[in-house]
Amino acid sequence: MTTPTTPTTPAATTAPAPSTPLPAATILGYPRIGPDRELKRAVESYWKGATSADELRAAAAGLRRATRERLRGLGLSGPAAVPADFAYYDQVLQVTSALGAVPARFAHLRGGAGQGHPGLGLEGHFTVARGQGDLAAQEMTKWMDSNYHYLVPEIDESTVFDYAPGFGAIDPTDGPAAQVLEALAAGEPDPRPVIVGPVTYLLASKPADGAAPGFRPIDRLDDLLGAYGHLLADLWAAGAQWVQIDEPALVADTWGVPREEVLAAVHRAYAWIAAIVERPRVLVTGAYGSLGDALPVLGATGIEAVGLDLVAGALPRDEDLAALGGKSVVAGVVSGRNIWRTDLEAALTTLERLRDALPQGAPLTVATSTSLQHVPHDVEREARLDPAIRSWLAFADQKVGEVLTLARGLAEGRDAIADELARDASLRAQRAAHPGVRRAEVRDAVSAITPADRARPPYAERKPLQDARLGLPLLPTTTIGSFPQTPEIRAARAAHRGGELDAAGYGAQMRAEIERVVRLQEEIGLDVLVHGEAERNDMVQYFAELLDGFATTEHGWVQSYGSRCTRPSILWGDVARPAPMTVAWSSYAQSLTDRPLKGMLTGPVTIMAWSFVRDDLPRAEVADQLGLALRAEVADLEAAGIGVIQVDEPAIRETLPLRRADQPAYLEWSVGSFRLATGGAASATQIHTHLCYSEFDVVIDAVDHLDADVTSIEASRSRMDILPAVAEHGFARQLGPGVWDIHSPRVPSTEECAELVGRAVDALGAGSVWVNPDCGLKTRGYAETTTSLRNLVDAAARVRGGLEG
Ligand code: MET
Ligand SMILES: [Zn+2]
Repeated sequence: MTTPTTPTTPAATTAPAPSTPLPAATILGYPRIGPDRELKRAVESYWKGATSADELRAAAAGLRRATRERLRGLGLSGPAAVPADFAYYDQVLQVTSALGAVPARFAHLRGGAGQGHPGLGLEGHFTVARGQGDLAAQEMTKWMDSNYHYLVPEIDESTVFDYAPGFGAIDPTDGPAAQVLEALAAGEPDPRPVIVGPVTYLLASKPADGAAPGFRPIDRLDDLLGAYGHLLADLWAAGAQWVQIDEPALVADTWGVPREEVLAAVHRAYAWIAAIVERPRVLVTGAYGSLGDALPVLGATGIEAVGLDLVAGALPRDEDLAALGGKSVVAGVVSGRNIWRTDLEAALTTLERLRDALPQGAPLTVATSTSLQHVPHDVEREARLDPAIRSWLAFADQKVGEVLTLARGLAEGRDAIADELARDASLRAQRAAHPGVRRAEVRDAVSAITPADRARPPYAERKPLQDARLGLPLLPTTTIGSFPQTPEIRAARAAHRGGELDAAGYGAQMRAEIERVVRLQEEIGLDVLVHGEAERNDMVQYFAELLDGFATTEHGWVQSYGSRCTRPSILWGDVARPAPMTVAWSSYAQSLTDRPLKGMLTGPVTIMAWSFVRDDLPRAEVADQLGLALRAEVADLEAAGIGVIQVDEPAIRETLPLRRADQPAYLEWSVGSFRLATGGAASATQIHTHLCYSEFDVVIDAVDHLDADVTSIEASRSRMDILPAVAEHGFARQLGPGVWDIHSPRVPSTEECAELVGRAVDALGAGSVWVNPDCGLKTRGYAETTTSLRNLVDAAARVRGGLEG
């Protein structure tokens, strides 16, 4: 382990010269992707080689200009009101790239931006994000409990943290300091750069492959601070009066570093940063929850402002607020996570309570709880949305308006915003009274749920019945559900949606596709077949479109990772299933084959995690409504003769609360809703579930409690590392650890698959193991799919032969 060295930037004890205060209203960040996904198009066209780096830079500069103008136009004014938070790909990669902090396999990319510059340059930046040949991309993982994925830094004892002042780091034109210069040159009086903070950066990192056992990224804090010091000095030199340093990691206690050490790191980092002479004033934000005991630690340092998430987090204790002294407080009362109008009355009350608890005259800024990167741009564009529903919503631009309204109300009193308060109250009342929001039959059905509805007979009773019915071999083979989505399928769906292809024509085309997929699986020799999910645009939206209580948008895109965007559905009302959703496709597929055909559903927790969920009903209750709708679908599938049904829950882990204390209650209702969906299935019906990650040890108990007969998980990249832990836990039912990494176009050989199957058999016993890919195949092509599945089936046969012979 390295001994931390003392940070190298000259530090002094004087705070920066007095400068401008924070404005009365701001936002912590704005969507970067563009109202029409302009950034996605520009970046992807550059990747394809269709446009040059200069064209990409020009497109990015255009987006930044449009954002600044939009935010000013909406009324954000005063110094430091407009954030400069652009990133081509990801805000964490932004830091990695600026500091050249790449793992050894990418070391050659350092200096790619020009002579003497440690940063990566544009090309290197994307290489780290996307990989190149045998050089694997940095791993992605969910940012806090959101649906946004960041690129996980890989840190070891020798990771370089370097920052050359005078450059914008990624590239002379795009780094944080360059964004400041650009904004100033464009007439923006006081741009506020936004960067991920050093403590969060390290907590969100993982040890690089070559790190010594026991090495922890947080142990490199002092070295990292040195580089941040240079970065802050550069921002100052560029003319930034304020910098926003995001430290969301402080709201979670699940990082595997003891909390005392996290707090010590916070103190060390911000006492040190505060002591830098030439730096902008520092706003440290703690979004996605409460800062809790980190707040007094920040309060005791010389930083100038703290940002509180008062939507996901609670108001801090009075004594912690009093102890902030004269620091500015940025109060996040408008949610950056959901798309509902803010309850202005409630938010104003929170703001007033906060003001009362702060020292007299302490500056208070009204803000969003997080960056608005999690919400779409502008609800006004949703012309096809039911106007009633639209009136309840606020996307990013509307949220800017809410922040401004609240700031005015706080400064001038309630009367000054009486009209807005009245309008909000009236919309709120209309929403509550809307017939779809509260449906008596749905509420009654949820109240009538009994514990017995969530329980199937014991597995020991179910297993022989399923074995007898299905007659599967040892090590049965299957897939996770989707087959490649070909251009023809997408074109048919688009034509159907656009009205050029009628329902009959569309149905015929989908059935032809299903038949092709079934025949292919038979020919390859898989044991449990699927229909291939050709008709599904998306595993959540498909159900959202067929269930009551959901709305979908036309332009509601949000960045998921890099250039990838999703368009979450809006779950606004009580959920009901007007008609079967999957039965026709599944039973058609089953009619084509004698082999068992697996019906495919998406589970309640995943539907919620990948939608914008109503804020007027506890999530547990929403989950049960979904559970009941899916339960009816399960019953209809069974009635249609489907004997194997998979209910996917890949998101059960990503919405796990950030604080340990909140996790048991979440797991209770999330698992409960899955069991409600599946609890009515006959003993002879085999219930599968699927989770997309291998490190499911944190939720292994919960997964066990799902009580599925078969669980498939991702395991190929980790080479089945998880299995000993699974075996030790005593996971009692069948498991399908993936043997093919479907995230890459690489075809696994029979030997490779067989070795992984062998490991699984060693760990779990042959009777418990299924052989399947890591996840669905919709993003793969047919060539690699066919070969890989053949190899997978051969591997199962080989291991089976070895066991039987
Ligand atoms: C993200 S998990 C995907 C599961 C789905 N059944 C599929 O195969 O695509
Ligand atoms: Zn998956």
